[in-house]
Amino acid sequence: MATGTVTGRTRPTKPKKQQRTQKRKRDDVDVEQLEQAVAQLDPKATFTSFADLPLSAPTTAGLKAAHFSTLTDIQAKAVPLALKGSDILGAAKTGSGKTLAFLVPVLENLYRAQCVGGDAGLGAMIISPTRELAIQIFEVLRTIGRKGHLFAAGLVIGGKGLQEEQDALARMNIVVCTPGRILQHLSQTAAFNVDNLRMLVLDEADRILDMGFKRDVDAILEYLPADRQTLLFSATQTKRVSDLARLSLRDPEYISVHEAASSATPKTLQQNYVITPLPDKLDTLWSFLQTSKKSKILVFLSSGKQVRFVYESFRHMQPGIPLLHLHGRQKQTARLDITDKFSRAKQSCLFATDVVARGLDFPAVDWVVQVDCPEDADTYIHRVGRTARYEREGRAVLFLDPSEEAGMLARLEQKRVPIERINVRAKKQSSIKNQLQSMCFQDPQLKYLGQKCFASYARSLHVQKDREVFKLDQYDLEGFASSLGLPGAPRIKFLKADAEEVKRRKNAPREAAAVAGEEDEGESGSDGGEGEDGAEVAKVKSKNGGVRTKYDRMFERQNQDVLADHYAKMIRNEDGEDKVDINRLDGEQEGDDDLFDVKRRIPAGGDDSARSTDEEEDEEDEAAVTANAASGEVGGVKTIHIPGAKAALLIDSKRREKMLKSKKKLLKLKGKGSKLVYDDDGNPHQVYELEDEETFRARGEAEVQRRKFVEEEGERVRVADLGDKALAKEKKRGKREKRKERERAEAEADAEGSGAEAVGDGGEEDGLANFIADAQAGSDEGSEADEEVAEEQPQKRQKKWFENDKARERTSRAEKGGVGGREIETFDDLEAEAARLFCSAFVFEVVEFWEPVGPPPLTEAYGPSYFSESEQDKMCDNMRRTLHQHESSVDHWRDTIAQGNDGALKGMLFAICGSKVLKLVKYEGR
Ligand SMILES: Nc1ncnc2c1ncn2[C@@H]1O[C@H](COP(=O)(O)OP(=O)(O)OP(=O)(O)O)[C@@H](O)[C@H]1O
Repeated sequence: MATGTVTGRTRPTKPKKQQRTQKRKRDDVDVEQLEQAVAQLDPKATFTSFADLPLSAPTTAGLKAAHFSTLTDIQAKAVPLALKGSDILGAAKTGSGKTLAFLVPVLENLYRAQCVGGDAGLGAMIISPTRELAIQIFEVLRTIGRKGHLFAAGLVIGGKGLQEEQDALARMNIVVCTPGRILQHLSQTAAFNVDNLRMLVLDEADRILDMGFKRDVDAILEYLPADRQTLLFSATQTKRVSDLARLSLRDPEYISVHEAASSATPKTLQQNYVITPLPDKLDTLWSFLQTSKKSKILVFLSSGKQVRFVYESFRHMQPGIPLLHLHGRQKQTARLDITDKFSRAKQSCLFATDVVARGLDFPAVDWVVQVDCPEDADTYIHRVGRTARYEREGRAVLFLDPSEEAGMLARLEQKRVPIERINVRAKKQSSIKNQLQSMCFQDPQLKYLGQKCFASYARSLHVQKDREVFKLDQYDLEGFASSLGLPGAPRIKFLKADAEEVKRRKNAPREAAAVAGEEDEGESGSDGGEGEDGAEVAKVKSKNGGVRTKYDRMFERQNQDVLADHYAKMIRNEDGEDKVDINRLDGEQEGDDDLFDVKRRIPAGGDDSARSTDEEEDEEDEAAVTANAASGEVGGVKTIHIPGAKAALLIDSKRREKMLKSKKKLLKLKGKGSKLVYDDDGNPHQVYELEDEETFRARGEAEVQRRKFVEEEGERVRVADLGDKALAKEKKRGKREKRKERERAEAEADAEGSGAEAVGDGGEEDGLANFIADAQAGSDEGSEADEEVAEEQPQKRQKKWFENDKARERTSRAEKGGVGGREIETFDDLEAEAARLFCSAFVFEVVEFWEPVGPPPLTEAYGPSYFSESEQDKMCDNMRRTLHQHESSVDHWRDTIAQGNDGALKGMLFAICGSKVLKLVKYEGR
């Protein structure tokens, strides 16, 4: 079988073509026999292995090569019926082999119909709700179809160029796809002909048929021929008559192999729950990870924002187990990379949304942890189904807030899910609240993630349908905010949205919101959709499902000067934007620092229709929970309608994206930072940490407090002063002793009559570092010489090795004319003086002066890392050596300096050192 994500069969070479023709002839014979065998097949008979079924040679070979021989229950029941052409609604526990239950009939039925090659057109369409699942199905198809089938099969899930897919689609016989993307092709790709479609398969059918995908699926069905075979599979199957009618099923066979089973979940799965109040959830999760470092763990959270926050914060704390995270707004390549990594990992923890809840077959997952309660029992079943697959063992644990316990347990019981309560061992439980608090304090980005995490969780609670499980007023949201490390619950409001609508939006394409720039946009996650499907559909459909016209685009463009909403919320309202009044969870009116302000520009004649669904959703994520303070209704629903607002936040063109990349524009978008107040120990604090006036007054009279403060501070200063003085005294004494020692040594040397080997102060071996320091001190005393010492011995000058009588004679001249009144008599003097000059503003002149000669640019020359330490030392040595070689011209230099001729000095130094002048300058600047 020729397969490819976007390409169909490659052009066969001649011998291959001949081989294929011969093969087709053989197949014709094979097909006839198979047709007879299938006609005689009793689908209700008992089958145990694939060998019992009338399958083609290529399929049999493919199954064998993949080591599939025994049929699973669902395969034994569904495959024979499907081979005979029945419509099927198949339901079986997670991990029970449903994929092969539809892939084998697809290959076989198309094979018998000889629906192969470009002329045959598309024979089968397999739709999956998520890209990851589509890829997985495609891989299984490839595995079992690779032994001799000639079908051209393709994967169409978006993320690739549309044109590439369009070209390949025209040649495909089997396509595995996601709803949004295939709909886009159905409406846009002229060469994509589905008139010959024989089989339609919906994997995770209940998900595909629910409201989230309703519009897409209905639209797809309109393109497909009514005369086709339809197979629906899921672990939690729909029986809704309305759905069946939508699909125009013909006398469907309902196969539910585990209907009579005592549980809806695999027997090998051990399921438990722990009661952990919302504010303790992350503590419990952390403690759990600490005790399960050697496991492969899949952790479900309710939204992408939850996932990001938990991932980022846990990563900082280094839990000792590799962490991964996956949610629907990540780029496709990242998603694939992560699924691949997690599949291959032996020990790892993947934080994920429901985007991986269904169908994914990660090998050997030890634990499924549901930190956030699933929206319903079906979602629970799919989530836990990621472990204990195909007769392997696995464990699942569900975290429940006390308020969720009764409701959720009742739901699970109805669905025959056996689950037992366990308690967390107190001694194993640790708290990370303080760590999170300090991390959020230090890292505003993490805090921002925390705020979004909070808002998105609150929103996910708000949109839950099942109020017996999710009782909004019973969650400790303030405690939850604090457990995330936030200083208080962010001020947010609910926009009215029913859960199904939210789901629908979830599956809306990401493109429309993508320019907003952040990958973490948008999912609430009680649904598995998360915009996982059909990235390109934005170009085809508008929000209301119709075709998006150029007028829609024009209209959207007119709002492009408005920021993505979460950026907009970080920017204060300065230019007359509308501002929504939002109430605080705790009833206080919001203040200026509220990150969750919703601000919008309202364009003249603005219209809701142009606003992207993702934006709406994000707005709800961030601006969700408005507790009606007046009525005391925590998390109560309040609708705030802002006319025209929906149109305002759309940014969805490349032009806009480019604009946002311009530095100038970005500057405008930058937040203004938050004001910090520093305490006495120099630690920064947020302004809101300051006490308010009432608390201040409660502590007593202001004047009394002031006096007390002054006294306390005075005392502190006095004590600190004593310490400082003692330290200074000690330092001075040390230096004095050093100086005396040096003098003694020199006196001895003089007495011995040598005088030739003494080196300058600081010692040659100390290199130029000392030299410069000496020069900066403006004295040829050692670098240690502090002011006091200098005062004691202001004119003291040591005799240098090249000092001679002639030089001594010049002293008076130098004293008169020397720069700064210092004598310049020796080479060292000169050297020191030159360096001193370099250390002053003069340095900059030199740099400017020589810049045309080709020195490094100023900024670079002054950059701290332009030269390495050793490079600098080497340069300084060179400089020193060069100066010494030119000792003969000391007189000239000294005179030059004495006359204050800076220009000449520059010239001289450059003549000696060339570009090293600049390097010296750089060295000085350090
Ligand atoms: N006949 C078989 N023999 C051996 N292994 C099988 C057989 N059929 C399926 N499997 C294996 O069982 C695992 C689960 O199969 P599959 O992913 O098809 O389950 P599923 O029922 O679709 O699960 P879910 O409901 O989670 O989507 C896979 O690893 C697959 O390779």
